[in-house]
Amino acid sequence: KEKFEITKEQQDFMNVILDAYNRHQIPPDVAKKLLQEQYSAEENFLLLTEMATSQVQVLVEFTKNIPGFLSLDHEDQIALLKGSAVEATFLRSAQAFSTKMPSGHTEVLEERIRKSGISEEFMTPMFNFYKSIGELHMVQEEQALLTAITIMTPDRPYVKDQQAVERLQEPMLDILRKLCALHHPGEPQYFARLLGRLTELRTLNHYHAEMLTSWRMNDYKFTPLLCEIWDVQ
Ligand SMILES: O=C(NC1CCCCC1)[C@H](C1CCCCC1)n1c(-c2ccc(-c3nnn[nH]3)cc2)nc2ccccc21
Repeated sequence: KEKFEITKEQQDFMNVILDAYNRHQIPPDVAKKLLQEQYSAEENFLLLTEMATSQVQVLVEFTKNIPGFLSLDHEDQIALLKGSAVEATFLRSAQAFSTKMPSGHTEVLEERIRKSGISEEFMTPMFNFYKSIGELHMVQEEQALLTAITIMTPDRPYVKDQQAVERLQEPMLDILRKLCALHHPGEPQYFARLLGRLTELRTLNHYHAEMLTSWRMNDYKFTPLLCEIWDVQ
């Protein structure tokens, strides 16, 4: 078999992931809301916590559709969701930022985010990531697979059976490698660049706790689900 040829079972696997990814999309677009007007830090933080809460719920539903996930040890299932939730939020935010918009809208969106209440020091790493994701012009299959691969990362904290997670992540990496060759024939390095984004995503993970508490405002309100997932309050 040609090493780049996608087999029938890989195509079926990809369809399951893509169908789940499309079925579990975020409710109404946050970017549109932000383009309408500049909100206060408190309103923006509320918007973020609402969006992030619904995104976690969407993420759980999507993850349950990844073949093999539900047969993992239950505590490991939780560890994988907890370990990837923040990265999934930034990946989804990057995709929201990179969505094709009428000219000038992306600049307005960037301005709104810069003035949203997040402290300056996190703007550079965050926008560097958003722009590096945007430059990749990922097709939907790649976005769906990259999200599934991020969730199925064996070395998350508290994962007991890392081999079992590796066995689920490897087939997805193989499909992604073939998809990259298929959709980006002129860029042999494309697959490597895509995986490089996952490393950049982990660094945003490290910033996240500080980022959260750096919002210029006084009383922080989180939903119970975010307290669980973000280890806050
Ligand atoms: O709502 C959002 N993102 C949702 C997108 C869909 C999945 C769930 C998260 C936030 C906006 C909230 C309101 C103020 C402006 C930013 N957002 C962010 C963003 C900003 C700061 C943190 C953060 N994390 N910890 N402290 N701050 C996370 C995400 N990046 C975005 C890029 C494009 C569009 C929206 C974007």
